[in-house]
Amino acid sequence: DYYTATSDLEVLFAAENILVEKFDDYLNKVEQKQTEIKEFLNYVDALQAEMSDPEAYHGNPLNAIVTIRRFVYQWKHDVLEKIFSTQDYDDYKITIANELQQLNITMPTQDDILGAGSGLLRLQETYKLSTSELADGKILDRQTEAELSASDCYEMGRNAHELNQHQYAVEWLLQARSLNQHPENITQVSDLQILELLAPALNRTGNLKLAHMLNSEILKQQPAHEAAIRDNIYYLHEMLRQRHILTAPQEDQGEDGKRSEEKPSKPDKYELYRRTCRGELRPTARQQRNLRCRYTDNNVPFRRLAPFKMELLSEDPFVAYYHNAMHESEMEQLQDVGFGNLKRTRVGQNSTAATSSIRNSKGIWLWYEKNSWLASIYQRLEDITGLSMESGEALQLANYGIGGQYEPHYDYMSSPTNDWKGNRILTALFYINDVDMGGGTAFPYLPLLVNPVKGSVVVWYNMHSSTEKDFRVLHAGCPVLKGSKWICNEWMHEGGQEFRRPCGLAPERTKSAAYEA
Ligand SMILES: O=C(O)CCC(=O)C(=O)O
Ligand SMILES: [Fe+2]
Repeated sequence: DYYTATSDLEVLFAAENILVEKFDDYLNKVEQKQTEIKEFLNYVDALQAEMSDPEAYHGNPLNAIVTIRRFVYQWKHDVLEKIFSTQDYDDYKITIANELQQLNITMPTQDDILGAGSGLLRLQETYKLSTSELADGKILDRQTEAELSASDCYEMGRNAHELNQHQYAVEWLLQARSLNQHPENITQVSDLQILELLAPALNRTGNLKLAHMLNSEILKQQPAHEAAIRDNIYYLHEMLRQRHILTAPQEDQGEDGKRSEEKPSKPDKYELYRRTCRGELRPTARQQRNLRCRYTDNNVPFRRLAPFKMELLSEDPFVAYYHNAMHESEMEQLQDVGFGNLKRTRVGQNSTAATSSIRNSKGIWLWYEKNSWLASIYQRLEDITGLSMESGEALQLANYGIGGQYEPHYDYMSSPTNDWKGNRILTALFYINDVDMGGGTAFPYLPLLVNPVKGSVVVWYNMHSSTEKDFRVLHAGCPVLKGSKWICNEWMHEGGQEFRRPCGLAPERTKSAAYEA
């Protein structure tokens, strides 16, 4: 698919170049044919104009053969067959298909539109983006070159409608309608098409009257419109019913009928996640008091000369950046490996892993054994974390596309495999590029938003030193708002860390118990 990673969209430009080249060719050929046909028609015109006495003309046996020949050869072969034959068209279709296949390019589908559309809706929801500003190319406070047409907005409205996001559907369809008012815009969507979706969407958002009004507009334009006739009956019926309810005497609710006052519900983890992504939730000043940057060698002799620049983000649980943790050449190589090789990432464990909207990105596993050039990264991870990489997983490279995100989750496995490696004790997440807007790593319970910094790695423990799960480190990848996000993550396991991260004596579970789902 084309919506989970930005890297794949770039091949579509190659596909488009092929199409432009081939159709240029095709149109030249068609033009050539048209000129030839025009010339022939002029010749016939002139011939007939010269012919003052047709009977005398055909009385001449020489002329008879000329006329008949004209039909058999020129009309039949040069005009009719030429213009009605689809041979050229078929040839082009075949060569285009072949060339795209050679480049391994498949055409985007309706599913891709829906995927990209739902990504955009997620961005709207997460970052509270206004529909009309988006249509104008404005993303938060940044004006971009992009601009959506009436038909793009219509498409967004249709997507939102299909995804049952009726409020957004209404907004996008109204936007399409207002863009349609400008006749200078080339639009491929009619007012009728917009109304056909707008009326039901309004009804679904509770605007029955407005839905009925717009439905009447459809009927004005097309009195025999079947769906509109049916809906009209429904709307009238529904309005009558509601009026009846309003005027009917209210039943005495008595003592028992007293509605218990609705308690404001505790914000759920998704709401906290969105607020953290927007930067509305931050650590308190008290939480930040002891946070500082420092250079550290982590007791690695070589690092005394080239210490890590550590930036502590949270003391307990431990979350920290290590800046300049990857070389430019390594990041370039990682992206080179990634281009074209990424597969939709899966969530879950081995056999039950599946693609899911929980994580819409594309990724690839890079095994250290098979990629000797990763040896220095392997070593650096040990130096930074002080842990053994012996039980670590392969390095995972991932790229998020439009609206790409990873919903709130824990990295540890609910039931770790029963071998010596144990559970995912620590996560190291490298940022391979700077993200234009959005795409931070959010910890909704801390609350902390870690912004991607190219070349930095953010490290956190998923488990207490008593090896109990730390429920405070729920985290997520915020949707990418603009640009693309490349990351690389390493999950290190418990196995082999006995002497490196000694187990705590007292259970630390109490610290995080309140956050258990
Ligand atoms: O993309 C991110 O910022 C988070 C990634 C993540 O949580 C993971 O890979 O486990
Ligand atoms: Fe994670």
